[in-house]
Amino acid sequence: MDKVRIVEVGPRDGLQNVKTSIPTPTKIELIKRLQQTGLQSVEITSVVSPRAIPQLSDCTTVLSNAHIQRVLQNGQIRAPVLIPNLKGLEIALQHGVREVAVFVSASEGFSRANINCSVQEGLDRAKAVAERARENNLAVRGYVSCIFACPYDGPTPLPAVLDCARQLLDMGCYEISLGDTLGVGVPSQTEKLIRFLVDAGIPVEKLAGHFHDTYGQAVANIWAAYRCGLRVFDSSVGGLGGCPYAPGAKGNVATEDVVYMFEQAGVTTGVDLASLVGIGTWISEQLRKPNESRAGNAISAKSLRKKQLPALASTPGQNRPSQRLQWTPQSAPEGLQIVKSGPNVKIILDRPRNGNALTTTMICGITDYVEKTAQDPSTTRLVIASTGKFFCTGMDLGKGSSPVAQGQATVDAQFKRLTRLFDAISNAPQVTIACVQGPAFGGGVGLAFACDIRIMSQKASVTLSEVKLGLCPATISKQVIRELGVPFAREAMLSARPVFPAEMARIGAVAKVVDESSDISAALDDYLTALKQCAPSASGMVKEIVKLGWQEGSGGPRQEEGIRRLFVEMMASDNPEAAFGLEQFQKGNKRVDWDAYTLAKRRVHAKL
Ligand SMILES: CC(C)(COP(=O)([O-])OP(=O)([O-])OC[C@H]1O[C@@H](n2cnc3c(N)ncnc32)[C@H](O)[C@@H]1OP(=O)([O-])[O-])[C@@H](O)C(=O)NCCC(=O)NCCSC(=O)C[C@@](C)(O)CC(=O)[O-]
Repeated sequence: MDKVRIVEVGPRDGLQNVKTSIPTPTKIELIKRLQQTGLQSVEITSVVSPRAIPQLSDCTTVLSNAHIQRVLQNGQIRAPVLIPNLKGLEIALQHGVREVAVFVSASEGFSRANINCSVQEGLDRAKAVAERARENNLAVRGYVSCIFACPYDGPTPLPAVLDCARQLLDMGCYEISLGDTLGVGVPSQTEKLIRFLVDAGIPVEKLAGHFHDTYGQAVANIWAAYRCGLRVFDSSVGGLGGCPYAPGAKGNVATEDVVYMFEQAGVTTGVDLASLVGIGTWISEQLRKPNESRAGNAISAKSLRKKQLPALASTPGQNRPSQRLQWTPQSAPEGLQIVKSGPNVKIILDRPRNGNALTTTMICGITDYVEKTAQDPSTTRLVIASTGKFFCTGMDLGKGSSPVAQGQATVDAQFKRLTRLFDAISNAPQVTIACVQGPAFGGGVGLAFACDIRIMSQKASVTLSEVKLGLCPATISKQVIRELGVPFAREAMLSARPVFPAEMARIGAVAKVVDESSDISAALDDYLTALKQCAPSASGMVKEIVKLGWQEGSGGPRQEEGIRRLFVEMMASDNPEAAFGLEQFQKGNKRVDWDAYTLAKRRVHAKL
């Protein structure tokens, strides 16, 4: 399948043209959210004079922020910073920036208005920045603005664009972004310009498209450019942007519109459109401006209408139940709370002051409960949830309480305890669900991955942080590798980087990602309510059949034998679930409430 790369320019090109003042935390939050959507490139800011662009006067505060520093250091996404001169480059270097963008205009009038110099002087400045950046092993991207027309000089001659593109490539830019700054171009011009550049020797794979949407032509221009061979496009969430020196110019094409168009055409963007639409709505609200994304507005309106409809048959967790589940407290061993709702049990880690780090008592408490419940047919689902900011920060590392470096007997005991814990959850006959409301580390990730299913808040992340502590994710490795797959797990373990829900969603390691503004407990209730339609022993068989798949390998004799055994068991005349399920089907009931069935059976047992 063909794919394109999208360069999100909202935090820089978008915000620099917004009239309202934008608090720095909003900018950082915007970058954080965008980085979790699967975008591979997010332009962070521009190191410019505060007099020239007051909206980006906090650029060094943004770059110094701990989260942005992590983004810059871990190199998971490209995070370019726009640099006008050598002074800006020095600041970028001090902040650990790994990629810069330089810019020139193809027209004299715009160059003078924008950067107060001629086109050639602008190219010379860009060259000085690019050369110094290359000396420091930074990647350099180049922008050419006013590719079709200039507000001062009128139409831009094609050779002027070619000259800029050539010089930018010669100075070491790995890619040239062609900018229709005024948003006046139409697809026929786009095709003509690209053909001209390619015929003149500019490699098409070095070109990117940067289209503004003043005349509503941006998406059409992108499609035309795609048909000519371009595979990289700049865009801005919610269509943020404009240009102070190009009166009337609208913002960049909205990222949501570009993602929608490509994904509908079967071209992969790698971006989670639903998350992006949420960000477009959120940032437009923050800036008190209309959301300029047509696709974003349409998708938001549609999901709003859906929410207002009564609940229909659904995939788990998609509909609001008319009522939240009623959870009744059962017990509260140290550091835990255990609550029950029908056949569902929730084990809540409740040591929020220490990030729910797992003490010996907590490990034993969870293990004992899960092992005991394995024998209880009236409990069909087990949830692991948490209170507080963190889901679970892993093994207790506290002074005096940590089992690390405490002698052989302590090590052996801790090994047994942790192995028993993760095995007990993995082998539970019940459907197990981790409800991950916040970041998880080390053994906390083990808890989440020992479960069959994960529901995660967008605020959550999983970090296999052990190597940073001089440890390794030993006892949790079985579950982590099973759920993430070898290459992904290896990289996550070796980098100790946070893995965010969007990335997990892409590899199918999370069932549902809950928006930060939504209540994850309500989403869990929805999910459990939808699971009512799945028979409990049949779900247990599903778990066994999947286990045979990953444990015994595909097609081996033990897998074959296991499948046969389960088939015979399921088809047997004494399988009460199959008998009941078929009877209900033949009566026309296609929405069997298996929770009611389980609870009725429990009542019968209690009477006997
Ligand atoms: C979570 C952040 C980022 C918050 O970072 P922060 O927001 O800066 O907050 P903080 O560091 O001040 O933490 C808040 C409180 O939680 C405590 N805390 C937090 N974590 C733990 C912990 N594990 N054990 C004991 N206490 C912990 C921490 O000590 C503090 O308590 P206070 O000082 O206020 O009383 C930071 O605290 C941190 O990096 N914690 C360590 C997380 C980590 O790396 N966990 C992995 C543990 S090793 C492990 O699990 C091994 C295992 C099981 O996987 C091996 C195997 O597989 O066999």
